Amino acid sequence: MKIACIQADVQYGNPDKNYENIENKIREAVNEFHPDTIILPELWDTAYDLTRLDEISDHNGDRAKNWLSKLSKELNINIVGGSVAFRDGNSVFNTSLTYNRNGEHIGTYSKAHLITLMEEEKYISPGKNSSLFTIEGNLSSAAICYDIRFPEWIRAPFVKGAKILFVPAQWPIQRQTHWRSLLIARAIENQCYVVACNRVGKDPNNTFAGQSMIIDPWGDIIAEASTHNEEILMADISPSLVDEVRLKVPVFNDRRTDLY
Ligand SMILES: O=C(O)CCC(=O)C(=O)O
Repeated sequence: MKIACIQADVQYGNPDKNYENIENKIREAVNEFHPDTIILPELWDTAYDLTRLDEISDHNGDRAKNWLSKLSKELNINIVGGSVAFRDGNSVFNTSLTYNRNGEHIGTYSKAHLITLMEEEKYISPGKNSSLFTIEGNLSSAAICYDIRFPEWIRAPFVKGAKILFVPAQWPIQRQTHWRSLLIARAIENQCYVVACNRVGKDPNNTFAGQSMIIDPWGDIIAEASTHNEEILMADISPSLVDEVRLKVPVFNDRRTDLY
């Protein structure tokens, strides 16, 4: 499966501009690289303009849903839609929506761990369910940015057989070494592919780290983007390698489920 990460800058609080930019980048990726699956960054519609979410969040995610469905069908690709500011009644969630090549909605995940360091919990409500969906026959899961610091949360879908972890993010540059190490650790311990798509650029509070990565189930980085530039990061992944690694080092069989 050919995967493309759209490492992009995101305009602060400007969904119209972001829809236009991201759609152009998706079309460019498809024309140039013919990927099977595309992943976008976290909150690519609004960025972290949290104080204006009343005004700019997406009611029932309708705008994102219609756009993702139409685009994935027209371009014949799967899209892990990063995440958007999804309004449900009086609450806003940081939600990832995934669509398949037929334009069908196949996965929803709302960020469970909100980053108090960036006051996310004051404006966004936490999700309660981990995610498990199937892309091109491969059981997959999504986690959003700060979630990767919580290995016990990431683990749950992998115990159920997931093979790929998709991670949309807006990870700041001052903790870039954590980004890299945490993603590699999640790949090694879950013996899975990790496909992590970060943004670049700045907002009023942060500069972001880029360095989107695709890591194989052995923990080797097979593709890595730069820190500052917009980029389409590509890699060809073969989920059968997950089975090989799990056979070689049978971590899942050796878990002490009697103890924890
Ligand atoms: O955990 C971190 O250091 C960064 C996480 C983050 O920026 C986020 O969840 O948006």
